[in-house]
Amino acid sequence: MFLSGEQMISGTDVKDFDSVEYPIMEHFYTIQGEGAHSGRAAYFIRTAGCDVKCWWCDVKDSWDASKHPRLKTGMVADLAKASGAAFVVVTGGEPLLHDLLPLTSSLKARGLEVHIETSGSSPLSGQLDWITLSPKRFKKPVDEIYPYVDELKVVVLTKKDLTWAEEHAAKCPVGTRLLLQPEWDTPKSMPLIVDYVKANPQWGISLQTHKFLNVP
Ligand SMILES: C[S@@+](CC[C@H](N)C(=O)[O-])C[C@H]1O[C@@H](n2cnc3c(N)ncnc32)[C@H](O)[C@@H]1O
Ligand SMILES: Nc1nc2[nH]cc(C(=O)O)c2c(=O)[nH]1
Ligand code: SF4
Ligand SMILES: [Mg+2]
Repeated sequence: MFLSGEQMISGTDVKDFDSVEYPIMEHFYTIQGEGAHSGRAAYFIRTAGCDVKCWWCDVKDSWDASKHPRLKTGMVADLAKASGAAFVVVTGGEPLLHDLLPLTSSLKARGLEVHIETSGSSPLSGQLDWITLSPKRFKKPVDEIYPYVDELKVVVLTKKDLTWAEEHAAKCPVGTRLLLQPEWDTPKSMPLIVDYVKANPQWGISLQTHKFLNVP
């Protein structure tokens, strides 16, 4: 759980937050496909813009913020609430490129739980109930994020990613959910992960189940 500053939020602030705009590639109601909350219904908000640029990223269309419309927080938060979802996942792109206080506060004001998917490469902001850190060697996480991590989800292509995963696990709080996720187009990563988890049972496996379910 993370809260920007020592934020005291009044009714007036919430109205102001609702009119703040973000570049948003898409927002949709689906099933959380990855991680500890996999299988639960969730409303996804995908902000646009990413300066990390992993070569294997499965959502490269999100990188250029100028290609996507700027949407008002209040409108998106109303749709998230109306969907009936118990929680919202803020993802991207890299969502922490933006100050997430207005967006997350608008969601919290509607009684929604807020999760984030992030590489941690820019400073934390917003009101966040669940933080999934997926560190990338292309732009490393900022040090300040580690105490707030709930779930560490490392994408694995080769053996060296397992060493990278352990280096990050050592920086996260005791009790952090530790997950290895195969890179979707690298079938060789699967036996590697299976063997590693059997030998190191503090780790678990996260599969991109939405791709098997054929939902967004
Ligand atoms: C598209 S990213 C957006 C959020 C943020 N930029 C990040 O990287 O965490 C969402 C999640 O998908 C993972 N991901 C992206 N491309 C993938 C791929 N080809 N195979 C497996 N996981 C992938 C990321 O590591 C991250 O956990
Ligand atoms: N269904 C579904 N689950 C997801 N979990 C993390 C995703 C992401 O792109 O951040 C994602 C996504 O794109 N779709
Ligand atoms: S940080 Fe996330 S959105 Fe950006 S390129 Fe990497 S996986 Fe894609
Ligand atoms: Mg995705």
